[in-house]
Amino acid sequence: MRPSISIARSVHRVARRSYSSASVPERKVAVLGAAGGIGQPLALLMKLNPLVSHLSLYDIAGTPGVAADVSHINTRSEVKGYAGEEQLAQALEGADVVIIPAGVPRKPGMTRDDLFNINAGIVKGLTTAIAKYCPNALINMISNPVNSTVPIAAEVLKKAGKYDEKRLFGVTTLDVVRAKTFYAGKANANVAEVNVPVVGGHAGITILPLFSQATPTANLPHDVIKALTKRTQDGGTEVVEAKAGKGSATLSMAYAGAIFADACLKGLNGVPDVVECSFVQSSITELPFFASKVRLGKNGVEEVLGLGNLSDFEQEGLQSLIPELKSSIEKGIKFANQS
Ligand SMILES: NC(=O)c1ccc[n+]([C@@H]2O[C@H](COP(=O)([O-])OP(=O)(O)OC[C@H]3O[C@@H](n4cnc5c(N)ncnc54)[C@H](O)[C@@H]3O)[C@@H](O)[C@H]2O)c1
Ligand SMILES: O=C(O)C[C@H](O)C(=O)O
Repeated sequence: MRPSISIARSVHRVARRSYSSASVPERKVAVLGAAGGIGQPLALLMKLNPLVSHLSLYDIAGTPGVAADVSHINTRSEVKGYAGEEQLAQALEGADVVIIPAGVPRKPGMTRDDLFNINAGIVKGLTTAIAKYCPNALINMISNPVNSTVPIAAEVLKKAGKYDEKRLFGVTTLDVVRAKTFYAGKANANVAEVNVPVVGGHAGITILPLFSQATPTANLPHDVIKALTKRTQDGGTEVVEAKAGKGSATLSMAYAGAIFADACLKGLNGVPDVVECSFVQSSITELPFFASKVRLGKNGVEEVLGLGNLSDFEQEGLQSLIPELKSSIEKGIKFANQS
């Protein structure tokens, strides 16, 4: 995996270069749920990304203010805000990448699956609109439970005759961001140089960090690896509890979402060897969707990479996560087909 972009580096790039359409293609990025806890900082980070020429900010309410605010930043992209369903078509038309952080977040004591009843309907509605107005866009699904919302989106797109498995991504980058941070702390490594693949899904034990493949290598004892694994799996809950009823991760998620969208844009623009972990249609396990390293290209997923060698502990983790992930995927598929 390539090292993550830093915000500071992006800002400097913007300041240093001028972007003619000849050197950097026009790219429209739409953020759905742009007035929310994730949406606002994500809008800011996408405004700082020089690969974006048009930034479309959509929410059911509140987006004119967010768009006016972000639009004053002197970077490349033109910003437009859209509020309410009647403006969704305009928000989506011509989008190359659609990022979806629309939906309710957890409160302490809830699982991500407890969000299903509300968020499944939101994701279904938004994906139906994507199928109609920008069927070729790469979809970056952030809304939870990702293990179910991605299969819902796939079914909606299939029903509309617009499904392309290369263009649908569950964003699991925050798990990678956390695994890198926690590992660097224990391995006494420079966090900017750390890489850790995280596979499986995005909830509890379905999040499987592969510390045996972490670089730089550190030969950490098993009890440390076990604790790092648990902390990565519980990272979302750690934030939910610390926020004590005021939502879940927003700032770190916006950072992670910006990294993943940047990788998608680079892939679309033909940059070689762009690899990130993501929850995608997959045949590397018995499950139809699975998070693993994915090579991104001009059409989205270029290659779903295999799991590599797993330690016995990781192999056990893989076996344990399969039933829960399977049932979350099936729940999403069932919802999309019965409602
Ligand atoms: N994938 C991940 O790693 C990850 C990480 C953090 C949070 N999340 C999830 O992201 C989602 C959003 O979290 P948040 O903290 O930003 O929540 P939030 O409540 O602060 O913001 C959600 C926004 O979505 C908007 N919204 C609701 N219905 C909509 C619709 N039909 N169309 C457009 N916008 C709509 C709301 O108006 C609100 O502005 C939650 O489901 C949360 O669990 C995922
Ligand atoms: O934990 C949550 O509910 C939000 C998100 O999925 C996270 O991992 O932070």
